[in-house]
Amino acid sequence: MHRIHPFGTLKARMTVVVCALVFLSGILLAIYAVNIVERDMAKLVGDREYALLSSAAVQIEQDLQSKRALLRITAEGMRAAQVVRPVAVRRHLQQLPSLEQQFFNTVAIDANGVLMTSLTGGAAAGQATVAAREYFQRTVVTRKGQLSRPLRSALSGKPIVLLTEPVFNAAGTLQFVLAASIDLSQAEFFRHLDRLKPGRHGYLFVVTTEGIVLHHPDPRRLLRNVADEEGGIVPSTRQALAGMNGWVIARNKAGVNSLIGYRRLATTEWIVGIVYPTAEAFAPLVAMRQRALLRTGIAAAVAGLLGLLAIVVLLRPLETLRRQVASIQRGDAGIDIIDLARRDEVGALSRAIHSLTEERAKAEAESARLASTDPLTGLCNRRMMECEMDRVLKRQGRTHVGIGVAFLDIDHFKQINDSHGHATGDAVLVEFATRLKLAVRGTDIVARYAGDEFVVVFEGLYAADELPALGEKIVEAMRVPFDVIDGGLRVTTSVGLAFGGADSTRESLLKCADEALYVAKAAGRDGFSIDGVAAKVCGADLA
Ligand SMILES: Nc1nc2c(ncn2[C@@H]2O[C@H](COP(=O)(O)OP(=O)(O)OP(=O)(O)O)[C@@H](O)[C@H]2O)c(=O)[nH]1
Repeated sequence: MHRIHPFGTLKARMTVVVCALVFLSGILLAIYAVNIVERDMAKLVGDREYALLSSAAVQIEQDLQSKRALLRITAEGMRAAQVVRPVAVRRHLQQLPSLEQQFFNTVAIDANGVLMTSLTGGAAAGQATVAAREYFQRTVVTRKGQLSRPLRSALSGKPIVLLTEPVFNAAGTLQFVLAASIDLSQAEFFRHLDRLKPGRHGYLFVVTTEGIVLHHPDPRRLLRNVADEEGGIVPSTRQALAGMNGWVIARNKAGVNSLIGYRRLATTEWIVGIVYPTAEAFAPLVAMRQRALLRTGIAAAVAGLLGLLAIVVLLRPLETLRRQVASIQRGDAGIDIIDLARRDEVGALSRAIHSLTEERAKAEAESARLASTDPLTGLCNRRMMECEMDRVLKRQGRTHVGIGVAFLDIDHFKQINDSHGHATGDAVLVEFATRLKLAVRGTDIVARYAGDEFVVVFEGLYAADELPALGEKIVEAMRVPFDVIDGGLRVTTSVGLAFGGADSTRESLLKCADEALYVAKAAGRDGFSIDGVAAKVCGADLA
């Protein structure tokens, strides 16, 4: 029988398939669910950071507004008091401590752009000129307060922006311009931004809409245009400079994947930005994904194990059937051990195997019968007779009783065929066989040996002198005309008889009987002959 490799079994393959499917579907479902949650949570985190950015932007805006307002009120006061001369201007400014609190320095510049006075000293008044500076020119032209582009202070060397406010006389003539500077490296609103920095490596920054960096954790980047820096401008910043407000997930200049947000101030050409590395921003999400996948993996493994158990239990009847069939094949059990009552596929398979086995047994029995039987007369054929005779010889070797053999031939059978046809010949053969069987004991072996020749093996004879009666009976049985043609057909037979004992062989007995038949034929047929005279034993003596 074929040996089945443990991994080649249906059970093993089903287990692998079920486990793989359960595991795969579990993991895929988990990934799908985690992705949806992650997307929503990422949006939450992004929106939260953007809200933070917006509040920071509003705060800067308000701070700048209040600084502008302070400068405007100062200018108004100077106009009302008609403060014009540099000494008076300086004295007036010194009387306003809030200027010092709010600004790094405050200066007055005359209508020609020449420095009139500086609150904190620095370059000598009357010498420095800012006539070429764009913020001065814009103030003069627009006659309104302005916010300068970021620049490096000529007086202090610090990165600053300036708020300006023109002071007019009663006739509306420009007397001078107040310019108050904010030190970008020390500005309070930027310090506030630093306090809002997200995570360990996140930061906030401020650029102008032209791309000049106003505030950044890396002080070397101050006053530089992002477009001029190494690596150029990152796409998200380009979008922000073009007017985009919002957040994206992109790489920052250092190549770190980050949540990057931009918020443009409403009244100032500044953009507040935030960079929050995704590894930190979404750290809880990453942990959640790992936990979800791990737990799904464990759940899928447990489901796979349960699947394995279910398969083992469900396939147990199939395994039982396999064992039953194997033991039937080995001959350890009969076909009846198969359970035919199950009402499932295994039951159907059992019934199919059962009926196949029975059909096969019947077919084998039929072919065995055909192989051992003469199809015309239904008697044993020669082969069967020889087997049976060998068995009888073996048996009688143990019991020490004798065996008789009769060799028969229908007289002039050829003539019957020739005169009445082959079908009549066949009918004669059938009738002859029937009468022969009736003429002997039911336990005797009656066989059609060949053509019109028959053999009878008599088992359990005690002496050769029993043979004449047997021969006589057979010859007598054929004397009544055969009812195979109208008016009946006279059929006779010649019989040669032989007797054997413990040392006789099949060949020797058949040879003796055949020789006796020859004698019977020679004696004129329709009679029997026993090889030699009555008392003579063929082969060996019984004694
Ligand atoms: N109808 C029929 N004839 C058969 C069958 N088998 C053999 N025969 C014929 O039986 C005849 C046997 O003839 P023989 O034994 O040679 O001679 P016989 O005519 O019997 O003459 P004796 O034996 O000398 O009396 C042959 O003609 C065979 O063709 C069979 O199955 N059916």
